[in-house]
Amino acid sequence: MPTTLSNTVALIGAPTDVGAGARGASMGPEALRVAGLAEALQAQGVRVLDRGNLHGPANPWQPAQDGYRHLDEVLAWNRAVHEAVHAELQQGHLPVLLGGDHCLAMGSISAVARHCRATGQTLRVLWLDAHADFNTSELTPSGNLHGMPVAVLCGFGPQALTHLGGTSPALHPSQVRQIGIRSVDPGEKRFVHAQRLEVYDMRYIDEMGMRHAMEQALAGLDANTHLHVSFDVDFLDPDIAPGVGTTVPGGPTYREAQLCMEMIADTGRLGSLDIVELNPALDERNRTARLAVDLVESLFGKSTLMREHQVRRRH
Ligand SMILES: NC(=[NH2+])NCCC[C@H](N)C(=O)O
Ligand SMILES: [Mn+2]
Ligand SMILES: [Mn+2]
Repeated sequence: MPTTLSNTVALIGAPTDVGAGARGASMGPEALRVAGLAEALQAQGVRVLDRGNLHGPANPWQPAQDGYRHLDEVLAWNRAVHEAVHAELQQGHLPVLLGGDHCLAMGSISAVARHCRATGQTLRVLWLDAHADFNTSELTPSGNLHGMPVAVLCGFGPQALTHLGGTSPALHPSQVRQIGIRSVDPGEKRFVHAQRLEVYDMRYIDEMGMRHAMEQALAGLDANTHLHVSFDVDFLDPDIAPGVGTTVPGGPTYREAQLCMEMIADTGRLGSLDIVELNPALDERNRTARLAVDLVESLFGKSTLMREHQVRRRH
């Protein structure tokens, strides 16, 4: 039983931190390569094409203007990401975006949405994160665009960004499931509620367990579903994953994160992935990058026993 929609993965590096509040996520792609991402995927029987890194403007490190920091630079990087991700999907490959900060999900997910519209597939997005990333220029406390990608993808934001993949919004809020959330700004909280985002926050995971949360988040997938996973490394508890710019205590443990990845693999519907917000400048001897690689192996089907055996056991 295949674990993913394509057996060929294309690694696309986007070395920038233009959307973040701390410098250093620009070093994420290289840290993931050094931690053995390609080799780990190959060990799962995947063909890996490393496309190298995209190019874009430097981080000007300026204060926010009209509620956004670095809007022009964020737009330039996301245009590059959009085209690169879309080109891989058209070739039947599974794009893995190596961030970079989480603003880059605007480019990658808009490309996936455009591809799904053209092929008639249903898109479901799993947003693994400590944050909802659902701010707008009116709601944001920071102006950092990595706190806004979900809102932009749902059509709330500057037109240049909301129209990256065409004139209609990339996503309807009902296509998104957020997991691991534990930090939402006050105005953002009201907006999450108003748009009825489906959020499995840490309290839900504490009370119901990761297994139940994932069963809910993955409910309704079928043979026509393209599953996109947007993995913000700050999803993980900072005790095990210190190498991120915006740590929030109280995240999923190693075991909970593994189960989350394994249950996604079991669906067999993974079609694209972002690995974002890894910040090597804040890491300890690349341990967070190695943990991310370890989890991505599970996402691509690594398991202790034969997967068929485990799937049967769960039912
Ligand atoms: N992708 C992230 N790490 N996002 C953090 C966002 C933090 C905060 N909510 C903000 O908007 O500034
Ligand atoms: Mn986050
Ligand atoms: Mn995020």
